Amino acid sequence: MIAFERIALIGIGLIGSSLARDIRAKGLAREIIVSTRSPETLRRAEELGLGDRYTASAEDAVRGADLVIVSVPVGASGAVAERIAPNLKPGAILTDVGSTKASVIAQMSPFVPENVHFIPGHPIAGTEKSGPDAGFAGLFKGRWCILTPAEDADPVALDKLTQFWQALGSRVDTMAADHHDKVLAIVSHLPHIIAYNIVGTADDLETVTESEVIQYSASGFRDFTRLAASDPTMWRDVCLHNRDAILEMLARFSEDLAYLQRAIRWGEGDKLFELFSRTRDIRRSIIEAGQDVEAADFGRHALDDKD
Ligand SMILES: NC(=O)C1=CN([C@@H]2O[C@H](COP(=O)(O)OP(=O)(O)OC[C@H]3O[C@@H](n4cnc5c(N)ncnc54)[C@H](O)[C@@H]3O)[C@@H](O)[C@H]2O)C=CC1
Ligand SMILES: O=C(O)C(=O)Cc1ccc(O)cc1
Repeated sequence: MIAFERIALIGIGLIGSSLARDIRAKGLAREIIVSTRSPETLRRAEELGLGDRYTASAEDAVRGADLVIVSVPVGASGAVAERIAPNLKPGAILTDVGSTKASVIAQMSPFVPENVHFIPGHPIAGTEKSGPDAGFAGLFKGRWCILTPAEDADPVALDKLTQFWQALGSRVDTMAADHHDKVLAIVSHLPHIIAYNIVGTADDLETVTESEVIQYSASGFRDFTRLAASDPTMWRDVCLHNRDAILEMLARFSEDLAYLQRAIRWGEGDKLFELFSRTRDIRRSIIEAGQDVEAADFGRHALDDKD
């Protein structure tokens, strides 16, 4: 099914290259144009055969494209929009995949011509890896993609973009950008910040050697190290560009941590037990809702063992 004649991918890291692989595998475009800033990444994308044409010039890449997908760190969205805006085709759909939405909209919107349909997006799918080698076909299958269109967005363009993500196997939801940023602050941004923090704390401990951290990190800590291995540029940008929602959630988190700290100090086992039971139920409902494919398998075994 050819959905678009020409798709331009600006940024060809984990997300851009996964899109390229899926678009190719599913035949969603007659032509894929790949553009990225760094010459080495562009060369690697070509070696991997991710597109039909390659250019270091984002402004050249978008010429004549019916769909333009910007997959760069959120802090670079405005600069990319400024460069590509003059060459966007009238009637084209412009979208992105950034982990924060209000800031991306604020950065890109001023440059988007009136005759281009700008519909921001965010696939809730990824890994801790980055770069074109890290991407893979099927990344978006069974995952949510959140679109945050303006209230007056063109329904036909919105429908076309929805169908595009559905063709990649995603479930699509739409919501206001501010709401997206609050939800993602708690379910994605805070977990990464907590992971960066705990791994940093372990690294700073004078009484625990680095080799002990490596040797004994078989369980809980290991899960945090995966998240804490995520791309520093990407996560610096997420923190700086979803500042208010993250700070609000961090304040709530700190209050709840103080409650936990107090319960431990005063030996209030009932409070600890109540919280740990409530959180276990949340994990079970996530698995039952089929939200976590790999963890669901693992979780089912883990729960079977216990029950
Ligand atoms: N990594 C993940 O799991 C997920 C990431 N995202 C979002 O997708 C976007 C891309 O992330 P990844 O593909 O993981 O990153 P990546 O680091 O794998 O790739 C980033 C791409 O952007 C290009 N780039 C970097 N700085 C640039 C700049 N200043 N100007 C122009 N191009 C630049 C790089 O050359 C590369 O092609 C980010 O906005 C991120 O928030 C969304 C969902 C999941
Ligand atoms: O690797 C993980 O566990 C992730 O959480 C991936 C991820 C990172 C950023 C996003 O905006 C969406 C998904």
